[in-house]
Amino acid sequence: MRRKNLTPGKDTARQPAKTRESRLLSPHAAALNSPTTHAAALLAGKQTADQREENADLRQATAELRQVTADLRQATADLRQESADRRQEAADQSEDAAQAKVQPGAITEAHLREANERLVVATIRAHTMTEAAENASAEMSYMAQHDFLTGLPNRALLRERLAQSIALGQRHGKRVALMYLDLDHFKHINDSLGHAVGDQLLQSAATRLQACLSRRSDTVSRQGGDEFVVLLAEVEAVQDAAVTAEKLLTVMAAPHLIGAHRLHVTLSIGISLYPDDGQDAETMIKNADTAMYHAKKNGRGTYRMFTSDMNEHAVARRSGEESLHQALEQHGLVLHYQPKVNLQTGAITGAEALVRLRQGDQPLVYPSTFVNVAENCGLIVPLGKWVLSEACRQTAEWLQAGLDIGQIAVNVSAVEFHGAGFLAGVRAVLDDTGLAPCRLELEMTESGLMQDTAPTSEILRGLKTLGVQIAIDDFGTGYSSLSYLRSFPIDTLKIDQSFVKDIDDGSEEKAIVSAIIAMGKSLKLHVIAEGIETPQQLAFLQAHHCAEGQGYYFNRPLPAEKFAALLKTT
Ligand SMILES: Nc1nc2c(ncn2[C@@H]2O[C@@H]3COP(=O)(O)O[C@H]4[C@@H](O)[C@H](n5cnc6c(=O)[nH]c(N)nc65)O[C@@H]4COP(=O)(O)O[C@H]3[C@H]2O)c(=O)[nH]1
Repeated sequence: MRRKNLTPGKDTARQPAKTRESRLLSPHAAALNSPTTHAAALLAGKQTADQREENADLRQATAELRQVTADLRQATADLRQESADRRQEAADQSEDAAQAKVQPGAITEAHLREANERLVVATIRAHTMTEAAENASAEMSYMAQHDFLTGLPNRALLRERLAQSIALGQRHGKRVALMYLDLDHFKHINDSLGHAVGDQLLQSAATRLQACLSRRSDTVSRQGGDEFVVLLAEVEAVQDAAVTAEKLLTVMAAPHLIGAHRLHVTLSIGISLYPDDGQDAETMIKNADTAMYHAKKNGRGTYRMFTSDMNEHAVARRSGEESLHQALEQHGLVLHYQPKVNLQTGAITGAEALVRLRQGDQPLVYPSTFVNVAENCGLIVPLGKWVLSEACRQTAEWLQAGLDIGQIAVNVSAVEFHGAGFLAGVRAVLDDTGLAPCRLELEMTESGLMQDTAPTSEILRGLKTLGVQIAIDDFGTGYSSLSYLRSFPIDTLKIDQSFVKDIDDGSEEKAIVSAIIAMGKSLKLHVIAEGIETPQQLAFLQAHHCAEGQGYYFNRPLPAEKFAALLKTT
């Protein structure tokens, strides 16, 4: 299952006793209002100052109690001894018996009275302390079952309630529905507007979800990050779950007013049903998560009911994630380099670095099968870092060895580009490898750049200030408006290979390709054609003065050593 990383609050502050009590009286409501920090500290097992003080008081009271008990024991022993002495004295000296009886009796009574008073005080204190300890422990156990940020039941409590609902469903022959919810593009909001806004958005989302559910038996829980799970404990028909999902989608879509921000956020929902899609809590959660993944893939802002064929995809996806993890940890990634060629002279002007995954003796795995997976599970960030630093390192090495590779182009996924610290990461790689920034070109797709135009523009300007070149990959396939070409500092347009492929037999494609070349020229942009495979395609591009190209006609992507050998021969 995907996990996302959000930062909880900071350290706790000491709170007045009244606040603590009110939280204990109404833990649920209080948790919604209470500082997340206190809860976080409690959950982390830290003792707050209050608890430490209460525990110290409790220890003090216990010590006093022990002392009083010891005193009482001593007094009783003294009493026994004295009465034995008295009996002895009475037997031995009957004339002194009266005096012997009065003296010890008077001392014992005072002693006992004092001890008794101390015992009462200590008992009252111990009782008070025990109550406080019990309250603290109730609070701790509440915290252990609820989410500190939203006050909703957490993963553990949800699991417990789901298991109960399944048991009841089994007994009464009823359906149970489980909905896995994920806020679309939440990470982006969190990264761009900060964690405080992100936290408030999550609280707002939690409140809306809760308000949507009318039955007491229903549960809304927060799984962590931007993931929520809704449990509908009594569902008559499959359609009921769909109706609720639609209600949740509508309610969430209204703007969230967070400080000065008006935030629009949508949900992706996956639904699994008991007994149709799973007989136990674990399977139901897994299948709802899988269905949610499909909702995301199908455009987000929608819901999907689980179907059994989704499982095959899920297995492939999970094994893809595992392979990627392994590849990243065990040096299983490798770069191939495809030459870029000057179409008039045939000279190599640069190369595009393309990543592959190595799995033992098996054939290399191509990026079309794992880049998507990496984007969805967050591994694209470490993967992209590795690609960038390896490509820059290798290029610097070639240049030092006297091989003029020209420019190296590296693909950047939108997730990486919009992630925190991308610009700083590029700067650090250039510093570490010593590669001159003008040697590096970053390729982004149109749709990736258009995801959020204001931050995009800022990052692009930062890259330009560094001296890095920017290329639009797959140009012509992504975005309908061309106005961004004026506002973004772009250097190169790469004509998508689908247009180049059909040059041979499609007049429309010819028109598109020649139009892109002409537009690039008038905007003073560099134009490269991708996927050149035939002499006819090359001839058309040359006739229309396309400056550069790459494709199987010249070379397939090559391992580093083969690419170096090619450079040496040209
Ligand atoms: N049919 C045909 N194909 C040709 C020809 N010439 C080159 N190609 C292939 O076309 C793709 C060009 O890369 P792309 O458009 O950036 O498309 C890339 C790029 O979007 C992505 N990718 C590759 N490496 C990386 C990477 O390191 N990071 C990221 N984020 N994406 C990458 O995966 C896509 C596919 O990469 P590859 O499988 O290596 O596929 C490469 C290349 O091998 C040709 O003449 N005919």
